[in-house]
Order: sequence, then C-alpha cells, then structure tokens
Amino acid sequence: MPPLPDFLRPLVLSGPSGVGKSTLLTRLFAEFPDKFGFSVSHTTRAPRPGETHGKQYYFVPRSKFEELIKAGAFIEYAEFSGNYYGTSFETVRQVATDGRRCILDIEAQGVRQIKQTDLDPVYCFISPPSMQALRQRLRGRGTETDASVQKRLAASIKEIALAKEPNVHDLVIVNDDVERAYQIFKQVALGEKVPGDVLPRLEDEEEAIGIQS
Ligand SMILES: Nc1ncnc2c1ncn2[C@@H]1O[C@H](COP(=O)(O)OP(=O)(O)OP(=O)(O)O)[C@@H](O)[C@H]1O
Repeated sequence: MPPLPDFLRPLVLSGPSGVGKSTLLTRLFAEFPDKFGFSVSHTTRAPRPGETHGKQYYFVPRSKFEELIKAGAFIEYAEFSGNYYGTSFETVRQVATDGRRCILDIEAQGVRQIKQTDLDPVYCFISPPSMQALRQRLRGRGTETDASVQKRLAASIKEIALAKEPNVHDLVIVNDDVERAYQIFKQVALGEKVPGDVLPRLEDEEEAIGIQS
C-alpha cells in the first residue's frame, strides 16, 4: 500500500519539556525501525547520562553553534534554559533522502520559525494533563536540578501559549495515559487524519503552583 499523503510531510512534535515527547518517539522508533527518521538537533547543552553524539543530539560547543548560525545552516534555532538548540537543513534533507518520514522535536520559538519556511510539516502538540503532572514528570525523570525544573516549567508557559493560538497546531495529544497517547500518536505518525484531543485548560494550574513566566 502506498504511504498516506501526510506521511510524506515532516512531522513537527512540540510541547513542554518533560511532557513525554521522547517517551512517545522511543516507542514509535522501536515499533517501526525503518519508517521514521528523527531530525537530530544540534545543542550546546551537556549530554545526559546515556546520551550519545549524533543520536539524541549533535553536542557542539557554543562557538561552533554560532558559526553554524552565521553560515545559515539552521531551519530554526533558539536559546532555551541557557543553551542553544537548532535543526539544520542538512539533517532534515538527509532523513528524506533515506526514504523515511522526518520527525522534528521543536520548541515554540522554532515552530514559529518553521512556519516561515516551505517545509509544510504536520504540527502536533503534546500536552500534559495538568501542570502538576508536568512538574512531577520533570522531577521524577531525575535529570534536572530544582532550578532547572523551575526554568523548564516557566518555559512551558510559552509552549502552552502558542498551543492556545488558533491554527498553529494541526492537532493536540494529551499525554495522560501513555498507552492511550501513544496509540493516537502512532496513527498521526503513520499519516492518518485523527481528530486528536482538546487542549486542557492549563492556565489556572499555572497559577495554582505559582509559576512565574
Ligand atoms: N503518560 C505519562 N505518564 C507518566 N509519566 C510519563 C508519561 N509520559 C512520559 N512520562 C515520564 O515523564 C518523564 C519525561 O518524559 P520525556 O523525557 O519523554 O519528556 P520530553 O518531553 O522528551 O522532555 P524534554 O523535552 O526535556 O526532552 C520521563 O521520566 C517519562 O518516563
């Protein structure tokens, strides 16, 4: 069977840090090892234990990243929590050349930048069921200091604000139960048109846990 039309477009995945984007992607790649290619971003942040150069990210020093910016190598880039993150044209091109659907994990500022290009991806927003759940996940992952959790929660407000703008994302998936979220995500990744979830009202909860943007 030929691939569905949307399968031929890149898939942009966005959502706050800690919402479970990597978790969903890891499952997808395990189930379909040949269908998808992850657009490996460049970053200036330090690798976490178990991360390898060229797999989760291309880890580069700040000076190198700034050189690449000047050379116009990035489709989008942003500074987030004190580190640069960016997607190079070359990486996305390479995935398509390999005959795979390219999946990009992009934060809000990058989504805005991609909208200025002719990439024409499907935009999928992964939402937490609540801000409390997001905080618990960030803490539970055990990779962040308290200050870093706080920074990421503050940054999540930008992600959520963008998701609330009309026509920015093609669909929302609430990662409440990971099994349920994965089943929807899988359909989207395979190019099926699904209605997706309704974005939860998260703003009251931001206030409730005292996040300052
Ligand atoms: N539905 C879920 N319910 C409970 N915990 C979850 C769920 N999905 C993911 N998690 C857990 O939440 C934590 C954060 O998930 P993950 O690292 O996938 O987030 P992320 O969105 O990729 O974050 P980042 O953008 O910082 O890389 C992990 O410890 C993961 O196991």
